[in-house]
Amino acid sequence: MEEVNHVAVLDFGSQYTQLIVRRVRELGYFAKLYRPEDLSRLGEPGAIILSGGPKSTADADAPDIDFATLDNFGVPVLGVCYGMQLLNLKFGGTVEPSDRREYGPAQLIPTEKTGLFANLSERSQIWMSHSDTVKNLSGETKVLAENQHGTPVSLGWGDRFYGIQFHPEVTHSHEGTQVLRNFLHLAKGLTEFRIEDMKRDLLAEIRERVGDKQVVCGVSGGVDSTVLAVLLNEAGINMRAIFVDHGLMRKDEGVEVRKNFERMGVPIETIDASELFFERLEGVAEPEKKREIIGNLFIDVFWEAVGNAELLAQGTLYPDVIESASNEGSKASKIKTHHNRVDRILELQRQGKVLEPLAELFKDEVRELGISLGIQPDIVNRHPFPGPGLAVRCPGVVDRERVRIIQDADDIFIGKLREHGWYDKVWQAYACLIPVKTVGVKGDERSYEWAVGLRAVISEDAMTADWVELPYEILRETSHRILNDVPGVNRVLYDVSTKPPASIEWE
Ligand SMILES: Nc1ncnc2c1ncn2[C@@H]1O[C@H](COP(=O)(O)OP(=O)(O)OP(=O)(O)O)[C@@H](O)[C@H]1O
Ligand SMILES: O=c1[nH]c(=O)c2[nH+]cn([C@@H]3O[C@H](COP(=O)(O)O)[C@@H](O)[C@H]3O)c2[nH]1
Ligand SMILES: NC(=O)CC[C@H](N)C(=O)O
Ligand SMILES: [Mg+2]
Repeated sequence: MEEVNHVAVLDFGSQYTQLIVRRVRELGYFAKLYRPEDLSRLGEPGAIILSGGPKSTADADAPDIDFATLDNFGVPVLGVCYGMQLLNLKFGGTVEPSDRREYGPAQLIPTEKTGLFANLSERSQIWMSHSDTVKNLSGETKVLAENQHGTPVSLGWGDRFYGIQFHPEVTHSHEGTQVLRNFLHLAKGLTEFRIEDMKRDLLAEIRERVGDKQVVCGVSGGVDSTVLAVLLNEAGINMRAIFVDHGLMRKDEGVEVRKNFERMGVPIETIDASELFFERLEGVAEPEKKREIIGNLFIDVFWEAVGNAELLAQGTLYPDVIESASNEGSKASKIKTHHNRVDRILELQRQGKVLEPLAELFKDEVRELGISLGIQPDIVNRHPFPGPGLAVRCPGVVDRERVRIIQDADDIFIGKLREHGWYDKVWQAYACLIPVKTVGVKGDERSYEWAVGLRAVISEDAMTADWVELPYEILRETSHRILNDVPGVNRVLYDVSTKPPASIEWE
């Protein structure tokens, strides 16, 4: 489908490119990502944004752009970081590579508070992530803003080309969204973004990609795979939705998942594979190894159930992709291999056998899509739960007894959050096992038992997170119940770590 009056974002490889797309959508306009070499396939964009990227413009293999084609679109163009450096070269300026890096906060001081910088403060914080700088500027270049050292951080050429050295798309650039809004106002008649349109496009893409192939869809009862299964169901393709009970789910979760799918009228098959998972995980303590075993076993179980299906559908979202550094040629660092990114899946992906329609979206967008598909809010607003389940909430080796402790403690904690009206105020909460035994006294007798950790965080997109200042009352009641009702535990701790440097899960 040829796009018209959309915002075309050209991806030069930045960590944040997808965030630009997301911010544009948040501002109410339709945005789409393209590779710079696909410049001729942009359709009729209403505005173009050139993203940042890890390369230096001077590198032999630096990505380039055909300026004549770019100019011919006749629409406003915004270069971000690498994008601005590239534009400066195109307008006859120079870019100087440097070993000096500038990461983190700086001050934005607009020269004039009009155009790109309309409605901005005299000074505001912006976020930097670069080492090269624009050096010589050609005669037609206007400096639109400087930082606190008088270095240009925004340039303009004529009335259509703009550059900014900082990243407006990250929340640490405090007025970044306003800069993007201003830029988009320079464009005329941009196509509005509506979740309904996204739904329509996703359905069309799914039907075209799948045809009459057999699809096996992994469903966990979580937000992402539920939205995916409902979407695939609506697309009317040949699908079998399979829920694998690996024994690492929360208390009574299997029953709840089946009930939810019944409510939605989407048939699912449950496979109880817990024996197999516990057997293969026996004695394994290393987190990446655990994830690899679990991710690969999922595939074994799917394949065993349906024979060699032609396509595997997963509810992978963008943070899974970027944290696992799993995109081909990714320069991102690997934090952890999410279970849906183990080697076996990457291999299937290379063979064109993986269907991940949600892989460019963030959680809150998937939730909105879910609502527009008619999924009940209590399902769409469930806290995320990792595919490897309680295995990553039990540092070190995992066995049935440890899982039982986490299930019971988690059930109490989540129950208390619901009782006090806090479940929907936190983004994700859970109990984990801290595999350390400490001494206590129970009924006048010495106890030597495990500790349980409680974690509750708020986050927008799982990329960063803060711990929640829960009322003491909830912590007190939860701890009391766990210490009394969960055998094998004599200590409860509350996790007060932000991400970064901690991650949301313990492994
Ligand atoms: N127990 C499971 N059985 C079958 N497939 C699973 C299971 N757990 C995870 N998956 C697959 O892996 C994908 C990624 O898991 P992930 O936990 O990120 O998403 P989710 O469970 O759908 O949503 P949420 O993030 O809300 O938990 C799922 O969308 C699903 O396709
Ligand atoms: O499907 C998943 N497979 C995984 O292997 C995995 N690891 C973490 N998570 C979830 O991702 C979000 C970010 O988690 P971390 O801060 O722990 O990386 C949080 O919401 C985590 O629950 C996973 N989800
Ligand atoms: N974030 C970026 O786009 C960085 C651009 C270029 N790699 C630099 O270091 O300056
Ligand atoms: Mg999940």
